[in-house]
Amino acid sequence: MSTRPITVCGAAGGIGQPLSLLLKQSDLITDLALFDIVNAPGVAADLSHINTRSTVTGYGKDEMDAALKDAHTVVIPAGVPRKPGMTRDDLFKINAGIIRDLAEGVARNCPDAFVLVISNPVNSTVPIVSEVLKKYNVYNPKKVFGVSTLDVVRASRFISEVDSNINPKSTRVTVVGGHSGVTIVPLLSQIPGQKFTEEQVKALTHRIQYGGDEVVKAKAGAGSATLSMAYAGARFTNVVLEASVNGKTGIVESTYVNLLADAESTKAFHAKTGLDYFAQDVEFGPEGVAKILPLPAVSDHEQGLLDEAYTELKANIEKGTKFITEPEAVTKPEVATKPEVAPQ
Ligand SMILES: NC(=O)C1=CN([C@@H]2O[C@H](COP(=O)(O)OP(=O)(O)OC[C@H]3O[C@@H](n4cnc5c(N)ncnc54)[C@H](O)[C@@H]3O)[C@@H](O)[C@H]2O)C=CC1
Ligand SMILES: O=C([O-])CC(=O)C(=O)O
Repeated sequence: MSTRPITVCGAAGGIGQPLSLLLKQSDLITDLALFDIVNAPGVAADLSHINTRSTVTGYGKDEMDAALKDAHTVVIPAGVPRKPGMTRDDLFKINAGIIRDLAEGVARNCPDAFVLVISNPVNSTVPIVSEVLKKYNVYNPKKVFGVSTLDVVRASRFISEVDSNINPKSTRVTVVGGHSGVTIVPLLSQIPGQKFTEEQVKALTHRIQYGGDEVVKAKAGAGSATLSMAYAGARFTNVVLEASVNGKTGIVESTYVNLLADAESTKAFHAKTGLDYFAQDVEFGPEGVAKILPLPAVSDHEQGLLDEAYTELKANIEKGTKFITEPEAVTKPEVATKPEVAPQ
């Protein structure tokens, strides 16, 4: 039986700990490597007593290479979270460098791994990972993902609060665009049989777009979503593993990817929008992205949201890309983005 080592980077953090706990439940994982610059050995010792199949090992701050060696999948919730009043883009200053260094570790130690990026701002951190892997000539766009699953999870839950006939567990909402404010575009028109009023659609869309702010505000300076994110991160990791290890076909989940992962299907969209990355429903296969599903016919309201998302996304993508390709350009504050914090 081949081994399926999974490495969690940032494993001792608010997301990292519950995510590692949930991953410890998986029978598809043989080795769980927990890397963090603080406390990883303690978290690993604790989780290692749980009676499931995987072994758990902790790696400290000077042990990134050992933690990543030959990983099958790398999940990255490393970096700082928001405080009230901050945008996800405000995290770029600190998190961009953390993600670059981790991506270099991936390139050196597990160039063939699936890379699942949770750290914000996802719209920019995914291009950073891609550009680093390109530099090392090991980039496979089918295997690098921005984890936008929390938007999907929130959408399912929030719609069930408006219509009690909806089962939030079995009703999946397609959420496209990116993972911040106006770039999060839930396609509520695609939910079979939905009968939301125009007002409900507007309110639900706003809540899904700014769900992260709800948690940041409620935690009042103690961070952002961790437990719901761990749930979403484990759900997405399981999708990747079910398809790549178990050979399960036909699994569809929304995720933020480079459109080159399925250049043929996305050619027209890329030509129209000029975007290189976009969150969209993806069908998974043994090598990661099997197919990027086409954008469905959307409502006029959704088209308006998409048009707004494209502009913002383009700036976020450019900022992440240039951080690697033209680092001196990104240190200047010229790449302006709209304030993401929900209007009060
Ligand atoms: N994609 C999404 O939907 C979501 C993303 N996030 C993002 O996830 C990230 C982590 O959030 P939390 O877990 O709440 O933060 P946290 O501060 O609780 O944990 C982050 C962990 O990363 C570690 N870390 C920092 N630099 C590192 C490095 N170079 N290598 C390895 N580990 C390192 C820290 O020691 C800490 O344990 C944030 O950027 C946050 O914005 C949060 C919620 C949802
Ligand atoms: O809001 C944040 O900063 C964390 C996040 O990405 C989310 O909860 O969706």
